[in-house]
Amino acid sequence: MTEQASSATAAPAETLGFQAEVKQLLHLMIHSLYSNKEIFLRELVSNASDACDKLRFESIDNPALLEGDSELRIRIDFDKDARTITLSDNGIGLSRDEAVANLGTIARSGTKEFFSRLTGDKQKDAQLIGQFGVGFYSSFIVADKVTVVSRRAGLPADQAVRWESDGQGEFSVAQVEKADRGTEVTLHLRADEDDFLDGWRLRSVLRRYSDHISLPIQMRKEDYDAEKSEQVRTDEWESVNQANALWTRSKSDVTDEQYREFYKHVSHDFQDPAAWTHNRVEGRSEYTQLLYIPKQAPFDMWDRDARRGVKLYVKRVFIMDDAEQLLPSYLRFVRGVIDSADLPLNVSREILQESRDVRAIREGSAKRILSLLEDLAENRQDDYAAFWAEFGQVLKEGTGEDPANQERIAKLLRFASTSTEGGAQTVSLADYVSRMKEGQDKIYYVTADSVAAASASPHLEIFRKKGLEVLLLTDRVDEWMLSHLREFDGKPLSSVAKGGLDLESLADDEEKKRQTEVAEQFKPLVERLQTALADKVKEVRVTLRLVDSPACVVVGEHELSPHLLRMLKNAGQEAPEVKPVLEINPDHALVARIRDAQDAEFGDWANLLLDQALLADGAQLADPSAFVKRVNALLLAR
Ligand SMILES: Nc1ncnc2c1ncn2[C@@H]1O[C@H](COP(=O)(O)OP(=O)(O)OP(=O)(O)O)[C@@H](O)[C@H]1O
Repeated sequence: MTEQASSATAAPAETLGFQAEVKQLLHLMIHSLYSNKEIFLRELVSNASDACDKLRFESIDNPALLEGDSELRIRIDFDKDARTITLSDNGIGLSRDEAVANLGTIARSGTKEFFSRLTGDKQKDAQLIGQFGVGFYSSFIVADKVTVVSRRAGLPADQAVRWESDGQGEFSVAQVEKADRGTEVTLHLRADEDDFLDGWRLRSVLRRYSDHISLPIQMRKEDYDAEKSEQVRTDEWESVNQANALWTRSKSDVTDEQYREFYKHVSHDFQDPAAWTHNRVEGRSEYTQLLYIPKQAPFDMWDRDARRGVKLYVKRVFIMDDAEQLLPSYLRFVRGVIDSADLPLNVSREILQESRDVRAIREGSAKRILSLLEDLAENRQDDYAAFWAEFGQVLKEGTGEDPANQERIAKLLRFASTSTEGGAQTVSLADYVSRMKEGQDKIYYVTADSVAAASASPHLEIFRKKGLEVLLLTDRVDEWMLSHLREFDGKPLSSVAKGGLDLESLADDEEKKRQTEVAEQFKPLVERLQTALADKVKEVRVTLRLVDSPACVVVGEHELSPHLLRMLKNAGQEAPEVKPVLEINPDHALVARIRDAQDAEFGDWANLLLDQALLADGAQLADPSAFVKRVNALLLAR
């Protein structure tokens, strides 16, 4: 090796324990990822490449960090006798404290969620671990001891650190000397891993997993020694990869396999991406984008502190991870790289927020992703369905966040409806419109906490009877979406639970006549109910929208829906009191029974009717025990 890691310790080694989660992760990984063990190389190369990117970035402000050595590279070598593989980089390196913090703990959002989802089933857990990301710890799949010697750029040679662990429960750290900055990771292979001690094998793994890395990955050149009749390593280093940034290559020079591996590098995801888009944009603003849609949502997608955004490069120099300003928030699941030719190298997160170039990139990227999704929706419907299941709720936020693209986003939405089985979200608004009945001019929906509650809503009865489709909206984001998305294709979206339900255009003359008749006929009952429930309802009226239920509650066209009010209350927010309108079904036997009720019983009947309408609407009663008492009294009175 060229790096000389001296073992002369300036201070005695200190032994520290891994954080409990690390121990658990290590154990799981060794047992679950064994069949995929060569990935350790990809993870270590990925870390080394990140470390070089960080150094290059920090050296923009502080060129002294380069210590006269600006040719950043990653080297891999092995020692057959010692049975070790060593991977070294001349990147940013680690200080002692960084080594302790980064190689002894997992400090990432989503960790709790990850551990709670483990099942004990090896295959499922392996997938989860892959999704969570294993990074450095994957070394222990093939090694029973790992030694890291590292010196942070800028620190003196005697302030390097040696970190060592057998991956059981503890690690040691000691201060050592290291002439060159950067990190050297040595894996002491487990007993049966000798096949990695082979130049050909290592090269083939590196080509498969790490060809997209933009720095040279070097191994020692091998020559054929005729005397020994075997390949022998020389002291000359040669690159085993193309070593140019993948996104700068032209599309035709990049294979799908390389795109996929690059995705794994930037996203820390183990799985292949669902789709990607790679473009060079020229014009007022010049940049290259390589953006990916993952297959699966990360553990922390709903976490406020989650990593989001893409990697930002400026003229091929890495600037920052997770640049969230480069994409609108409703596309926060997108991963990838944006390389700008216009931004200054010293760009900060604050500048990103203000910059016009960034705005142009954000708009351009949103358009690209929407095109990619449109393409999936049209040409790879199964993949789109899988995308929707993972990210549909996030995409819905776009209806409010990105008014300029609202129409495009609306076309990408998928819903459950009264014509789909089991609440599957498969109906597009265009599908709905194509199935609208003659005379129907609105897109009807119902909101509720669950598909079961939505499809049992009494409001749907008349729609079923008339064969009209209703969208069942049960995601938390739906109410918010509805406050922005008012129409599609010129057809207003209309809640079936709101008053003034205008089914007139669909009613035949007979129905219209009957509506007037029953209103007249039931006037006395309506007035009686109105008096009995004066402080609880806004109004009582007769409706023909019900078939099986005796009554239902509705709210005014412009009032907040009861479902939204409940969500606000549950979230601890102020919610206005909205009195509902009680609508009664003139054809129901219970309504007929109440009509005949004596004054003494009438109050109980009226309240019962209202309470059960509220319950059917998914509400919680203000006084449930009074409801039970009333039911019992009326049952016994018979
Ligand atoms: N070669 C290296 N040079 C400098 N720092 C490193 C190196 N390898 C690892 N690190 C540090 O250790 C941290 C932990 O690495 P690890 O691979 O476990 O996780 P990660 O790369 O942050 O994320 P992931 O687990 O998703 O890959 C890194 O974030 C980095 O700070």
